[in-house]
Amino acid sequence: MTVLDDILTGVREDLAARKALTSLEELKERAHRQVPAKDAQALLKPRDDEQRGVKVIAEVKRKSPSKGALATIPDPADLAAQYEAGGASVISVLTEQRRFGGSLDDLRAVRCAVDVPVLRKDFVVESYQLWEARAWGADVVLLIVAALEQEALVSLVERTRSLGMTALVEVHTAEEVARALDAGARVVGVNNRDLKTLAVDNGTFADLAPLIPDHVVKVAESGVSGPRDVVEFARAGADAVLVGETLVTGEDPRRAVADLVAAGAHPAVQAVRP
Ligand SMILES: O=C(O)c1ccccc1NCC(=O)[C@H](O)[C@H](O)COP(=O)(O)O
Repeated sequence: MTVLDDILTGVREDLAARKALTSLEELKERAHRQVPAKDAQALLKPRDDEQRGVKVIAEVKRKSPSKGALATIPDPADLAAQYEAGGASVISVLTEQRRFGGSLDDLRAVRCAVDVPVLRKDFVVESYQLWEARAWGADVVLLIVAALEQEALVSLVERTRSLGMTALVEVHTAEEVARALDAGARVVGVNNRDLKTLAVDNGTFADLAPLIPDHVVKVAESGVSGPRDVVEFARAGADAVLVGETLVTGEDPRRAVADLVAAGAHPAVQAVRP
């Protein structure tokens, strides 16, 4: 059994417990009471050249299967506000509880604290979780190709869109890129971390980015340890980077985000971006 399989087993059990507590009808009512989702796709790939710098998606991440405990984060809203003040374009909130220590309450707290779009980062296997995401205020949801059959992926991309949210469709191989594009993904995240082995190889983004058409937003996920990595991913064609561990383990999250944003916006970096 791979790490991803193990995570998905726990996710399905927890999902069954939540479904027993809250009906889909109730969730739908809550989702319809939310203000409309913000357009993250336009923010991550603006048409205006002056705003072309690589965008930063900053993650609220307490622990992980690869590293164990990272940070206690007693106040995720405060952390998210610091990320936003540093220039983050989107805040990612891990809501999976068992392996990442997150929750939907974290998502709601962050949603209330920032103006930028908020990503529900979880292991989505059913549309119920998309309704949950919208009901708790998410603007973006992660869909991991490796966790889904193609039919389910297509239907979840469509449902995400019909709820006004953006799907960040995550891939790790050339075959998964083809599946993501086939499912109509407009924002594709290349995870440099292999979710089956947890090995991180930053060359993965550079290998797969040429397979993703220009009109699709390209996000480099995992493996950013500082501004140099942002420059490398920018050169390989990234529109955005998704960063967790480096930000939650550093001393000054606002400053750390600002440094990454500055690296991605530097004129020398812009000049060599594809
Ligand atoms: O982070 C893990 O160990 C992990 C293990 C299994 C599935 C997913 C995992 N992480 C989710 C992510 O994709 C990262 O949180 C995200 O890309 C940020 O990565 P990093 O900057 O390396 O914390």
